[in-house]
Amino acid sequence: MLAINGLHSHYGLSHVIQGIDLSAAPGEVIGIFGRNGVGKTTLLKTIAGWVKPSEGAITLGGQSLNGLAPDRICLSGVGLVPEDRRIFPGLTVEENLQLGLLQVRGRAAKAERAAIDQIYDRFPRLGERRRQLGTTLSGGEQQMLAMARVLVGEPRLVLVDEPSEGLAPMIVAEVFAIVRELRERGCIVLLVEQNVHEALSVTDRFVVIERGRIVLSGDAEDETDRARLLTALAV
Ligand SMILES: Nc1ncnc2c1ncn2[C@@H]1O[C@H](COP(=O)(O)OP(=O)(O)OP(=O)(O)O)[C@@H](O)[C@H]1O
Repeated sequence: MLAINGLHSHYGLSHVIQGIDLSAAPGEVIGIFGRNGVGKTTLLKTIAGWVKPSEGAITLGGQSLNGLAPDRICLSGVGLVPEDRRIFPGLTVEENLQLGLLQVRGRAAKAERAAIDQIYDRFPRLGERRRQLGTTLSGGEQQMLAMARVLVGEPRLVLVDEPSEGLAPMIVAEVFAIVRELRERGCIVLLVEQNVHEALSVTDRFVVIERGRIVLSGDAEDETDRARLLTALAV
């Protein structure tokens, strides 16, 4: 269970996250929507520890993540797939995956080789390109690598920031298929996505953020809630 209560965070004097409450059960995918600059990325970064919360509580499975360094949060089973993907330059596909595993060493159940081979079974193109520099992959392949680098550590909570940005529809479908698989495995996924219609097909619930606060929340399956969402976003 993920529980976020009264969360605030700042960049210097700029108060970006202004009191967010959000909870999610294992196997739930929550869509996080809102216009540009409302704080969606900052919310994910605050959960992952990249931005320090200034107030509030974040717990995962009863364990407090508040104020922990990003590496400790990662060890607790939280994986962030950032918008810019952050493929490590100068490292091959396999080395990127090894680093993903290194971040959860001590928690990863499987031996390194088995964990990486399992990723290649799921992402054959990454297997074919294992010795290629990660930064030389296509945009879609880099998105897969960014997701695979998190999945290799078997996270309990995955934070995915605008995964479909700039990708062809076929790759977008693949990204959402991975989100569905995570849900089936009982992973919690927080999905920030501009592509609202596509995202709704994989989300259970959604929230809309405005100026760092949740202004609307609803059930992705509920027609009335969906209509409210589309009106709020004017899409
Ligand atoms: N490193 C930073 N330092 C200072 N201000 C920042 C920083 N990163 C983001 N901001 C500001 O914080 C606010 C929220 O940004 P954030 O990226 O979280 O929004 P977002 O909802 O994810 O938007 P987008 O869809 O454009 O990514 C914006 O006003 C942005 O300019």
